[in-house]
Amino acid sequence: ESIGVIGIPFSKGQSRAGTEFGPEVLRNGGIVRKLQSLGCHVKDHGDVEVIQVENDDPEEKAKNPRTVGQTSKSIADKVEQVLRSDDICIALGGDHSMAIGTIAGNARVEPDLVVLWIDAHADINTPMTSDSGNIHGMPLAFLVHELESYVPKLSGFEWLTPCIHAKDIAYIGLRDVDAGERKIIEKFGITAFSMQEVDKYGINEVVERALRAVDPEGKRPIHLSFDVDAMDPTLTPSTGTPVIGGLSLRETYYIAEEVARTGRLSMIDIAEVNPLLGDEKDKTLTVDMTISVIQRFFGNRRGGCYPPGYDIP
Ligand SMILES: N[C@@H](CCCCC(O)O)C(=O)O
Ligand SMILES: [Mn+2]
Ligand SMILES: [Mn+2]
Ligand SMILES: [Mn+2]
Repeated sequence: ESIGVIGIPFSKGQSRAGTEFGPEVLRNGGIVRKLQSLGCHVKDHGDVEVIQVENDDPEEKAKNPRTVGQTSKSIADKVEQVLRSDDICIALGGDHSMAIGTIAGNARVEPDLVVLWIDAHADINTPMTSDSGNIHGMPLAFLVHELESYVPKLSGFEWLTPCIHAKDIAYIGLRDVDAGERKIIEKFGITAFSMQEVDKYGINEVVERALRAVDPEGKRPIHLSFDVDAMDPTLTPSTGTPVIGGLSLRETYYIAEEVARTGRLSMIDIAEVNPLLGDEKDKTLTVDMTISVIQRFFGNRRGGCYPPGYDIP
């Protein structure tokens, strides 16, 4: 399959500078070359156009709404364009508000998609349930049909209509969920495996249940939105909202290997890498761990792999 890589150098969904350098450090870490060495056909489509709106005052407590909303439209247009030519898109972020645009864009090409949200956080606050006003804590709220009447139409979001249903989402890795988010998860029956369920059932059972919950017939395209803070902060320290007690490297590899095995991966978001946080060692570790996880989505199984058509001489 062909892979189209885009960069989303964006940070205005939250308040800590640095996620705008995520694409740069992941590219410098060799992500394109490493996927090509797996036998993948990879094209780097460059960065999306980030729109910076002046005097972007908060609306309903949501910060930078016009900048986030208009950039999200730019993201959606770019993702749609890439997915019309490539089989899979990898979006290198950028803060997690990027998912507003990536899911909206993917849904234009794959309307039947399901979303696996790998994150310490639920990222489904409405502007009213959010304590921070940071839109990186709200992306799913703008996308879910069932929340349409609970989410005001913010300036910059005129272009967006909800494109997924609550039953199409499955969370893995939750360990820092706000009250409003927990109520939404229960009210609309969103499939959610927190770290408690990961400990209770084991990652293999969690992944199997998550996939079965959103796609029992095993035929729908998968949009995987990976927030690097899903992993334990000892593995990915350079991120804006770290939470201890996260996924191990092996658990994260397992998720990636199982999603790869479905053969139905449509898009991956890589969110919340912030190279300005922590020291040089932290940054390098975060980039290396993230890239090693990405490779597991593309056939680099721990049991070994070889290029298509390879045989021993
Ligand atoms: N739930 C918090 C933290 C959100 C963290 C966002 C990250 O997961 O993308 C908030 O709404 O501010
Ligand atoms: Mn998170
Ligand atoms: Mn609707
Ligand atoms: Mn997130």
